Amino acid sequence: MDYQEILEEIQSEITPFLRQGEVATYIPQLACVPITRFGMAVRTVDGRLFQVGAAAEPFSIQSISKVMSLTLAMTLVGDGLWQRVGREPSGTAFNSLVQLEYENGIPRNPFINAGALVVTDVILSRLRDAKGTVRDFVRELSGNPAIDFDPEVVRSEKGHGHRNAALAHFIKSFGNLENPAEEVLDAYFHHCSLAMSCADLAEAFLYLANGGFSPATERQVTTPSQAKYINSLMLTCGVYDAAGDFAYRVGLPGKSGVGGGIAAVMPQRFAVCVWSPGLNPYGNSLAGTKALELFTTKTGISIF
Ligand SMILES: NC(=O)CC[C@H](N)C(=O)O
Repeated sequence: MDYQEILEEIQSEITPFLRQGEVATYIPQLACVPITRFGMAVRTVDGRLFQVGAAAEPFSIQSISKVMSLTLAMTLVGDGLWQRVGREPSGTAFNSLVQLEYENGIPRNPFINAGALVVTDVILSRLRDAKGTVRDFVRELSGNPAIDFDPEVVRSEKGHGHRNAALAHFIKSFGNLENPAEEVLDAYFHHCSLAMSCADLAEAFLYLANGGFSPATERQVTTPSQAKYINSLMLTCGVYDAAGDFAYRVGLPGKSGVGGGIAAVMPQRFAVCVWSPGLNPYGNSLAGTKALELFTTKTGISIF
């Protein structure tokens, strides 16, 4: 069976799972998306694109943007980044505050909110326009110049972002933010609000399947080692405290967002993105995780 047939099988088998999750409501704008939306796209290293369902429909990428922010921060400051953020799974929710106090404001990893706020601060200190640079970076990586922030989502996050504000100020109190907390939050919310489709994200993530070389940009975005580092971090930290279950079932490094997207990577082979807005209790797409599990099971391809 080729990838297209497999995607079509998954689309028909996924229906019972679509309503089992819950759409994120703590960012009210995300709750407006119908729970039955489903799309999936696979982009291969050898240049093929397969898609099914709403794979061309833009959605809020939310924490998937943490991969792009981390990539930029790694290329800007290299290993210095690890003075300010760790590389261990947190075992706590993506927006948890508990570890920060006894770990002195050093977030466990770059993919929980606390870690992404520090990464955003690193970018802000080094770029004249951090928001615009991240947006231009994803436009370039996906080959889609129409990608933009969703101002409604930014407003919705700002209006309800008390927990993120608490995290930013708490980190600042330990001296681990260089910029004002409000500026870091503004950039962070913008990055989360980027609207992209599964096809955009599968294309954008291809450099991670390809030793750091992005076909859309025809350039080496990261070194092969940096691509390995980012994939390793996605495997251990990309879906928060569901990392063990996700690795067991899917067997690929991946990054989720509360908009219901999950982007995952099979090194040397493909990048895949799935979107279904209903979330499991860990904040990862419930049907999206199932669809990825079906994909690696049906193809027999995973990193394990
Ligand atoms: N897991 C996520 O996608 C979280 C991102 C969301 N913008 C937040 O800060 O809470």
